[in-house]
Amino acid sequence: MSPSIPFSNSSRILIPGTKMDALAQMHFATIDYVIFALLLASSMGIGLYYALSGGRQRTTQEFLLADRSMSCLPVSLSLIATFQSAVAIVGVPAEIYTHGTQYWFIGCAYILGLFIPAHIFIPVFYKLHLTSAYQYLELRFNKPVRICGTVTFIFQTVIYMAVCVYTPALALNAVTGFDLWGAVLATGLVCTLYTTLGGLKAVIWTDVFQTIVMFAGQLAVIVVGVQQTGGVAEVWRKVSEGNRISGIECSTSLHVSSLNPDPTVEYTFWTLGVGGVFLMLSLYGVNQAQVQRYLSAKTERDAIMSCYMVFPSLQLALALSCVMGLVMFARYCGEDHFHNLGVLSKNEMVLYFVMDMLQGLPGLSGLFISCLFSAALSTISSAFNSLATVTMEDLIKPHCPSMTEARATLLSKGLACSYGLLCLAMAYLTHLMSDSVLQTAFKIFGMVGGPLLGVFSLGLFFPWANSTGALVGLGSGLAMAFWVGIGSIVTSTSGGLAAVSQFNCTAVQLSGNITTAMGTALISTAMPTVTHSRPMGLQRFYSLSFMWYSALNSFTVVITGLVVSFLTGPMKAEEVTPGTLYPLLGNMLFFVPDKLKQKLCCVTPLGHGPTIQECPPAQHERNGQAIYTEEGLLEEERQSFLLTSHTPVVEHETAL
Ligand SMILES: CC(C)(CO)[C@@H](O)C(=O)NCCC(=O)O
Ligand code: NA
Repeated sequence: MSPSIPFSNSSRILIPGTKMDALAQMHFATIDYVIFALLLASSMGIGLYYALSGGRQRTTQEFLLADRSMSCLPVSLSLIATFQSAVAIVGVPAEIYTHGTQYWFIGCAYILGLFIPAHIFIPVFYKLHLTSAYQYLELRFNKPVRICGTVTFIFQTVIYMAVCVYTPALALNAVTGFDLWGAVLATGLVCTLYTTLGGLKAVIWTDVFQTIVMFAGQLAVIVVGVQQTGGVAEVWRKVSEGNRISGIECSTSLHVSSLNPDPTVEYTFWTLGVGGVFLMLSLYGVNQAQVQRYLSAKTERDAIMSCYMVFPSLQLALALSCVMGLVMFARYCGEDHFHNLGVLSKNEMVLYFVMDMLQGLPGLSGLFISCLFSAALSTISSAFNSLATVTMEDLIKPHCPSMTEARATLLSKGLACSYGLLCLAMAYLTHLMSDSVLQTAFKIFGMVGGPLLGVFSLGLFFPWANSTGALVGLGSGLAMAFWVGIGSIVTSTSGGLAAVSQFNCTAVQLSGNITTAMGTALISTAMPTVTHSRPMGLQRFYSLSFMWYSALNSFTVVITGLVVSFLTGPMKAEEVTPGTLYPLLGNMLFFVPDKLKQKLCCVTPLGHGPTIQECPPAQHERNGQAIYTEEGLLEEERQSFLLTSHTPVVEHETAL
């Protein structure tokens, strides 16, 4: 690796006579390599530290759950790091550049998307003292449901990881010409090493460090970008002239309005703000990587607090990405443009922008590359550790109950390591894909994470659901996901409306010094979508916005699950394991008289001690140990119950 390899890559679209050519001369200076090497070395250092300190990773409790001793600040930074990878850093600004700021509406989904996990999922999981989220499925349903859940999660995580490893490697290759597969290998190996050595403690503390580097890198690019574009006022003038600030009022026609109710439009308030809630729930509510972090918190309060604290950092991350997209727009889509980022793939835009901005500023390109790698490493390490956890807890331990702790820990390390190697192989698949990496990630979350969210919701909220219902439900949710997902790829309608707002920028471009050939090419790609007629029938179904995938697939699971449960005999009250239900229906029917409510939804496990259900006065007599009120257990009763009982308790007071 020589300190200054000229940027070269044959697969890149270079536009002759434009600034893109100049970018091709970009060099990565020694200082940039030093910064990048420091990032990798510090991450390794943290891994080594936790391998050699504390309990030295000799138990699975330490390796997989950080001894359940973490406080809320590191846990919350680690939570945001898990699903904020290089994919978001290069993907979100490109969406803002092409669609305008309406992407910001996803920030609205963060509110319910974090509040619901904090008050519904975390209390239930924490009180059950789980290690793997899929243990819940066995407690609530049976072992086959647990295994199907685990396998689905493994599938989701392995393909997501591939996208995460590949994205920053592509970036490094673009900036320095550093071999793509060399970078993939380096990321995978460093990450595998510190994850295998230091366990969850190392994963969480490297996440903290890497999150800070991630914010620093983005901030640096924005500051330099704003300065070079002529200051904040100038950037603002250009983006508002380019109609990139989409408010509800800004839109002239419903077709491009951010309130357009059409579910096939990629980004509207509804797809992002409402569909996004389900995406967030599948990630922050039931995804093993996150559940494991909640469980590693020392108290339930710390777990809930850490979930709340994700909100400001996630908003900051979103704001930084939005601003970066706007600065990109101001620079390349204003009247004095030199070239059009629109001809690049969405994955490449940010990289060209950064290379252009940071030219002649040694150190900053190193910082930005470190930012991308930080984001990626923190995601991949969480994935390795959570994969090792579920494979160990859900697939291996139940079959080898007599395994010693030392063997189990060694095996977990072996698993973390093998998943690392598997992900390198999977990265190759991403290489073959041409879609925007951000959309790919969202599709994975929706297609595989959505059905998982459905199974957990079915179990938590519906006492009648039985294990047959859960299995058939999960199966049909996945079938629905792949039907729509593959349908959208085959008919490739998803994203068809993207060019509508990009057309603004393209139109400006055409009046500039762009070659006629390219202008024609742009018109021919932009025009058909503008006059695009609404897809009909199945075609319309396939063009559903990928932001709705989580909602669609989780509802499919819940509805099929309930229908099948009622057909095969709904679960009896006494059969449901205490502590695995959340009285959502009872809370929602607060206006219904108790008698009726009992008829409607009180198939609840009353004989099993205080698993708090919304159930009615009848229980006062049935269970002498505890007194139920509309608000749940009386406080004294609760205290005395907690002292005497070993069954987990779901508190009514955590209701929405
Ligand atoms: C998942 C959200 C919306 C919230 O964490 C965001 O971080 C994101 O857009 N992630 C994209 C996937 C990724 O960065 O890998
Ligand atoms: Na990350």
